[in-house]
Amino acid sequence: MSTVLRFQPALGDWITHNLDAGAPSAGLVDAMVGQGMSARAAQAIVDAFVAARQQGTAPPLDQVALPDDEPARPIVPRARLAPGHRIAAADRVVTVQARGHDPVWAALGPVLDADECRALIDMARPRLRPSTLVDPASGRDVVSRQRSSWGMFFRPGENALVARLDRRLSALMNLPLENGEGLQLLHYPAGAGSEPHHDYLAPTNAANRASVARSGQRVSTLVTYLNDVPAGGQTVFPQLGLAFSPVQGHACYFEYGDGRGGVDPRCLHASTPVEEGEKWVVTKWMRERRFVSAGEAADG
Ligand SMILES: O=C(O)CCC(=O)C(=O)O
Ligand SMILES: [Fe+2]
Repeated sequence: MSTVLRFQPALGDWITHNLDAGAPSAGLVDAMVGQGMSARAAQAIVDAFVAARQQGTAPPLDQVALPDDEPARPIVPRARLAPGHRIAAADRVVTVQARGHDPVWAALGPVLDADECRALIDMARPRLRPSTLVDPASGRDVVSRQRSSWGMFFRPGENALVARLDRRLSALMNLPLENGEGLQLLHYPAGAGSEPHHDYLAPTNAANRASVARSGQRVSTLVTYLNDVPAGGQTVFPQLGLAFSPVQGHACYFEYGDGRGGVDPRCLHASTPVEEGEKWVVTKWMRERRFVSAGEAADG
């Protein structure tokens, strides 16, 4: 049994507009509840719009079916990543090739096209520096002995391509655009890799503690491969028995933060050494709240 739940077409336009802009569905439900709608009705309407996007069908015009007997689905599902085989991510539909639930991970089909991959590499090349790590004791940046790669950061939205990708990846990762750190680009020459590490910030030094105080903990990561690596260069998760192959435009996604400062150490990962060719990746890290860089905080 289900009852028909009617809504104003203008509400549908508002939902479509916000989903296009990369707003997370949970935020839309919250806003509708804030306007006085029941959580169950708001969730059912937003779910119908999200499902239509994933299935490539037209969204409902002014009504959805509200099941009578079943309890409403939880407002915030455990995985941030949307369900289904195909995820609408702003200007692109991304295919889920494989996924796991505990912890949440996914192998995602083309996230970037070949032109976007090449453009990112070209923009990054003159700005690459030896990768640094925050020294756990001093909190200072030190050239890594662990990670024999080269890296650079784009500022959030620093040009049209980066802004478009920031929006796409925020929609895909289902968190607000402002929670995203600037894209990090890494280049691994032949023989380079990275040692097992966690992406969340350990509170072992003042810089990490200050960063977490400003923006909350990191909660999820998307590593997108910018080129095909003929051999080696996989992203491996030793505790999960997982290895992602670097294929141009495809991505490795994983979640480890509960949104309240808690983190899941099982998401330990590494890059195996590049055996043939070279490896280029771009990484998006998401925070619990709006990302405020140390520089922005210092500028007041
Ligand atoms: O290069 C990879 O495969 C992993 C990159 C990574 O772990 C990171 O950027 O934190
Ligand atoms: Fe990492």
